[in-house]
Amino acid sequence: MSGLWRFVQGGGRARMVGSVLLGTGTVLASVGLLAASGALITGAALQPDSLLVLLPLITSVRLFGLSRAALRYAERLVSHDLTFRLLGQVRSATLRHLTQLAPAALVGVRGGDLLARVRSDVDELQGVYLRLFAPTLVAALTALVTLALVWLVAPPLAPITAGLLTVAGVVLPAVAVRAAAPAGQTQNAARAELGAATLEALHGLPDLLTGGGRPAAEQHFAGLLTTLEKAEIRRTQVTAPANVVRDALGGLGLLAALALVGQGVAAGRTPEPLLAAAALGLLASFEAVGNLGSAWAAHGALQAAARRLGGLRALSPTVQDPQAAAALPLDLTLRFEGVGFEYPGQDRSTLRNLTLTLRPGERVAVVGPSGAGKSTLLALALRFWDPSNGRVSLGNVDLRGLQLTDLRACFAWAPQQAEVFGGTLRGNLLLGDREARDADLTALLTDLGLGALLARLPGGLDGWVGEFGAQLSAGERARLSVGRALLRAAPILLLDEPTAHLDPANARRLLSTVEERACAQSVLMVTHQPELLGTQWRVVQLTGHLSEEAERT
Ligand SMILES: Nc1ncnc2c1ncn2[C@@H]1O[C@H](COP(=O)(O)OP(=O)(O)OP(=O)(O)O)[C@@H](O)[C@H]1O
Repeated sequence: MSGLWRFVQGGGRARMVGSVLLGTGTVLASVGLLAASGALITGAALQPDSLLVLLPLITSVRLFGLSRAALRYAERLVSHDLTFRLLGQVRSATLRHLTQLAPAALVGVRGGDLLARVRSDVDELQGVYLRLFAPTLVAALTALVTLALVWLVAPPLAPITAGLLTVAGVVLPAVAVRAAAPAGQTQNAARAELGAATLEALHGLPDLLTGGGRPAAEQHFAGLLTTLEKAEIRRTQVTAPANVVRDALGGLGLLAALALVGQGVAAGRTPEPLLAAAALGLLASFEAVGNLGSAWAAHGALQAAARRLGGLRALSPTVQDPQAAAALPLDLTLRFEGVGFEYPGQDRSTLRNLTLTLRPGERVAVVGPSGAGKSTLLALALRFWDPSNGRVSLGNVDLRGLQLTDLRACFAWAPQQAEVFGGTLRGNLLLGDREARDADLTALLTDLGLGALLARLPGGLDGWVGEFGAQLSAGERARLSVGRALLRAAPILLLDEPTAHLDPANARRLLSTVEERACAQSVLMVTHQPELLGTQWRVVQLTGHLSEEAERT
């Protein structure tokens, strides 16, 4: 409960009070409308000619009818405004946190699961106020006003009403929470797994269709859908009886009112129109309180969503901004000094006592066996991780002392898995430089050997490259990623195996484009093809733990 309450804080106390008062006003207007209508019908039947009796009742019916609509409208405005504010706050806080976690702290989180947390769990939580807290607060206020009115009109009816309202407003929700919690949690978990499995299946669809994985995947999906269906049925099995009990309690209230107020009418102590007014008014007030049963049946699913989002919030970034950041130095020499590093949970070092210097304007190629830690080296430069020993510095300032945005502005990076976004060629390139003109983009693509792609793609620069660049070859994706990094024109260029998917001619062409276009930049490149490099490159061998100048082959 307290876990959910924090999701409604921050929406503004005035808005919350306003929405609860307006909601209570709406319910009381409904109660008043039904009570006045009952009284009017009775009055009209018993004293059809008495304007003194009928006129105030007719006015009341009109007043309650009109005010109910106006109050409902105002309540919806305020409560939805509050809900969307809360939703916006939760969503932006989650996305802000994700940005701090990416990429290193998110390595162990499944993409689809992440998507489910950001989308469905956050969406689910918009119901915390609207479906849970607002109806509960409105029901509590309505119950108090109902009890006060009942006590005024027919005191003997008050304890019975209090008992019935307690069952409807306390016992019924408590039972619904217990009964529906497992179904809600299962539903939430199955929905998240379905999201994750769908995304992964879409990614690996060709593999699933051609390899033997299809039957297992289909079975997994069928199992998830059955679980979801069963959970939905179980939740309905709770909400349906809760609604029946709500109606039965309302009916009991009505009967009690007829019996007890009826005694007063029979004894001549109570005016006749009050009998129908009390009975119908009581029935209407149960509408608000009785709905809490089905409202609280959603508690389990809401709590599961809150827990999953809390789990994401509990992840800590691998690196933080310093308390007091140093100014970015003018000298941008990148140094690895006695650097050791092991990934969390691993007992072996990926890098040990690594020393390497990249001076401004220098070109350094890092070579070494697969798994030697070459990409890790670039990740340390970008400060996705901090070294376990030694230090990485820019111009003698430890990277840990620099603001992350300042530090990362010094680098342009083309990762090993070229990131190509579902969009156009232009859109992908402009991520490197928003101001770049079409002529520059065309020249760059031509230099990178992508002129044929530009000509082939319908729309040229406006050509759609497919989801994650699916319409491009691996070599084209790699060159597009390098092109974007070149456009960024940051002082230090980090390239991770940019030629891995290229034939020797295209690989040489890419390297000479890098050499020409990045003539004023330092370049640190990971490669398995040192034989393609010209004499301006210094080649460093990463042999497991130690770096050394490599013999040029
Ligand atoms: N996020 C991670 N968590 C745990 N271990 C990791 C992580 N990333 C990489 N590793 C491990 O660290 C080691 C070095 O990985 P890295 O990607 O730096 O190697 P590499 O030299 O670039 O290899 P390749 O030439 O195959 O690309 C590998 O054994 C890898 O399994």
